[in-house]
Amino acid sequence: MAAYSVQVFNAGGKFRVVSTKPMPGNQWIQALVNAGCRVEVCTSQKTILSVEDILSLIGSRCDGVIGQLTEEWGETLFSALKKAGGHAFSNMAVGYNNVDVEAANKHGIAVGNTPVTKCLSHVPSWAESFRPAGSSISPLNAVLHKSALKEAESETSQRIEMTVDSCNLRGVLTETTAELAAALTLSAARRVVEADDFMRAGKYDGWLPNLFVGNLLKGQTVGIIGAGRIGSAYARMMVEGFKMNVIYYDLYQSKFLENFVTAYGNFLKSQGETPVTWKRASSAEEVLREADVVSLHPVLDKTTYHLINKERLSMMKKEAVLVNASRGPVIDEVALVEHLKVNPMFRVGLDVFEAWESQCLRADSPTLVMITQDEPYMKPGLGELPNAVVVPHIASASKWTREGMATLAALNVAGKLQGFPVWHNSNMVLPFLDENSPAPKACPSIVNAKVLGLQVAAPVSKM
Ligand SMILES: NC(=O)c1ccc[n+]([C@@H]2O[C@H](COP(=O)([O-])OP(=O)(O)OC[C@H]3O[C@@H](n4cnc5c(N)ncnc54)[C@H](O)[C@@H]3O)[C@@H](O)[C@H]2O)c1
Ligand SMILES: O=C(O)[C@H](O)CO
Repeated sequence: MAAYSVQVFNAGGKFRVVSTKPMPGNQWIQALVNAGCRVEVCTSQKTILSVEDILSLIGSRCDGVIGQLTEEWGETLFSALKKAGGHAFSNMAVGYNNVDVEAANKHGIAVGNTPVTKCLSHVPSWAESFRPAGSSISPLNAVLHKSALKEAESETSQRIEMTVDSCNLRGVLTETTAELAAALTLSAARRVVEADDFMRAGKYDGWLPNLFVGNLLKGQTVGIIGAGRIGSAYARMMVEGFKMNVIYYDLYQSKFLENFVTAYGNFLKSQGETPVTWKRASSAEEVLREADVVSLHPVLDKTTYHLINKERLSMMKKEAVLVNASRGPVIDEVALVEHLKVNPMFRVGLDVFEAWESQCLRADSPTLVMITQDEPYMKPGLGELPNAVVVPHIASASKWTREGMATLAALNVAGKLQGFPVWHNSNMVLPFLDENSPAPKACPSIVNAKVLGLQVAAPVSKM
């Protein structure tokens, strides 16, 4: 096993915590140091660490690890962590398809993730007109049905796509990822990258009526598959920004999204403009047939693996735009390359890429196990196609989000090591990111808390 160089913080700390990568900001290191941890950050230049590399980092004594979505966190690593005395792990990602949670359960190791949400800091001016006369209720809440707020807060709702408290819309969603999906949508629809290449190649010799003609978004239909936190945020951006109509498919109803579009449609109507509309589709196929733009935001599991395949691509409009900022294997990339070749007016924007090797599907698990070596590879031909915009998995790459993810991952591990309970709502994690006041004494987001029987913290903002 290779021995790697590590940077050590708080050498005398009582718990040994390893981070497999340096992460942005300092708040996360401080959080671990404050919790009495000795922090060892792997400084290897190797981008993706193998299981053997990580075994070497865990060594014979390790209390907790912060890992990355590129790593295979399965039986081998969890049993090694357990053997080394560890009981806390956190992915620095909201998606955890690279983690075999059942293996972690078996070894009693808590698995954290980082659903970073950002407070909506402004009320859109259009919402002001909906504030009931004499009421102090926030205008946004006034336009959203109370039932939607209740649903979002409900314990029984397994998929809470917004974070609210009883009187304020607490800001929602994973805006950073949704913004990149919107950027990919625009880049693909308006051929921004092709046009940029053309300029840089010195090919522009004057305006022409047919030069890089693309698609207008306004008034078109945007389709969302997976209308959770990110899917709903993206939908709102496309509705408010481009007056697009929404069709969505999710296993669950998104009342919040529906009410938002209805309210915005009413506002447009009151201004004499054409209202936007929404529709909940009964299948992914319905979305694919009807939408001009389709953006994929589901989790990756057995139900979404190769959700977009040859057959479903053929159902889409010939000039549609397809965006994927979820996980690569949601699309059969070989089928996509063929489709792009045959349909030059069909465009894609991709932040994530499919596995180079075949996936390991475990029959008895609801999750895919070991989806890690999917990037940096692209399927043959994809990189040469002008109708594909490709970026290297940067959807969450804003400073605020990446620093927040690092802090949440650290607090998941630090909280577990200190014996703290888990936070009552993993969608409301902003109190953990406030640099000016101490973080709540809880683990922000532990995905296997229930199975491990971990105690849940009371729903107060500071403890
Ligand atoms: N590209 C990036 O950098 C990046 C960043 C963040 C998240 N992600 C990916 O995006 C995913 C979604 O993140 P989120 O925070 O919005 O999660 P979320 O849990 O809030 O939303 C996922 C939604 O997918 C829905 N879903 C599950 N199975 C489905 C199916 N078969 N068909 C349709 N919908 C289905 C769920 O009901 C849920 O509403 C993550 O799991 C992660 O893989 C990628
Ligand atoms: O799942 C996540 O959080 C992302 O893919 C990281 O950007």
